[in-house]
Amino acid sequence: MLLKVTVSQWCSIYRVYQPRFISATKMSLEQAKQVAAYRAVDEFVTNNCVFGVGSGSTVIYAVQRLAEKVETDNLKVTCIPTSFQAKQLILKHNLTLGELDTHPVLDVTIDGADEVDANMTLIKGGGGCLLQEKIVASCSKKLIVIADYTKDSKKLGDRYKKGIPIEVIPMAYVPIKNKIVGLFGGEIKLRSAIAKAGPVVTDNGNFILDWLFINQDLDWQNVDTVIKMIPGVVETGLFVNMCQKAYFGQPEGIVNERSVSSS
Ligand SMILES: O=C(CO)[C@H](O)[C@H](O)COP(=O)(O)O
Repeated sequence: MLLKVTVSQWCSIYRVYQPRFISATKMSLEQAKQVAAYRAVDEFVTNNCVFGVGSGSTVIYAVQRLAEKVETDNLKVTCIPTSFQAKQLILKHNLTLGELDTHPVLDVTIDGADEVDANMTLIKGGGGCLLQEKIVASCSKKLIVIADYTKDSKKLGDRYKKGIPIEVIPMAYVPIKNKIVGLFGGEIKLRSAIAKAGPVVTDNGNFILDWLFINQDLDWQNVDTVIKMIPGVVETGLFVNMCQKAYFGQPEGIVNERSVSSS
């Protein structure tokens, strides 16, 4: 028997099932973040370690796991935040808060990323915390990335379509924008705030430019160096040769690992 479904019936089916599909997808994305975060914390947190706490939604799971381990295994861990959000997470979980003044060398930092390419070059700063994240990562013996499967790519720009974040001094954002486009092409947008009129202002009082690059085959180390030479640029969200290992949570709950040597 041929089942005839009219357009309006299809619309009704779509209306009923589409939200369920979206919520299942969201669920598996959150699960993917959680399994990656738990795995990394279990592997890298040790007693008496100095631990860098990254920023973003995946890091929330890492801090939850860290708090559990500190409690159950009676560990002493000093946490160095990479943002206002990270500091609040540390305090909320009653973890020991440290700072770079007293702990200038960290054993490990666990952080999220917006994209990780085949060479383990990262785009970071989707959440606007790239400056402190890069400072803390640069003081860490190891930078470990935790991410869901959507961040795993071959070339930068394959997966993350919002561009490379660049933190800049507000008075210089227009000339910086013109110089970067003149040097490397593409398009640059001043990041706008969502719950405030005007631009996003970072934890450090700066603006964020999102550079929508076109050429995916640039030498990212060179790009990073050249952009940072422009007066008024504070930091870029390109993390080149900084990350040793990445954990990508998969929708079915397993974790894929990639390290510098295996990439
Ligand atoms: O760089 C970051 C914030 O500046 C985050 O680590 C990055 O945006 C990933 O965040 P999420 O875990 O929410 O996907």
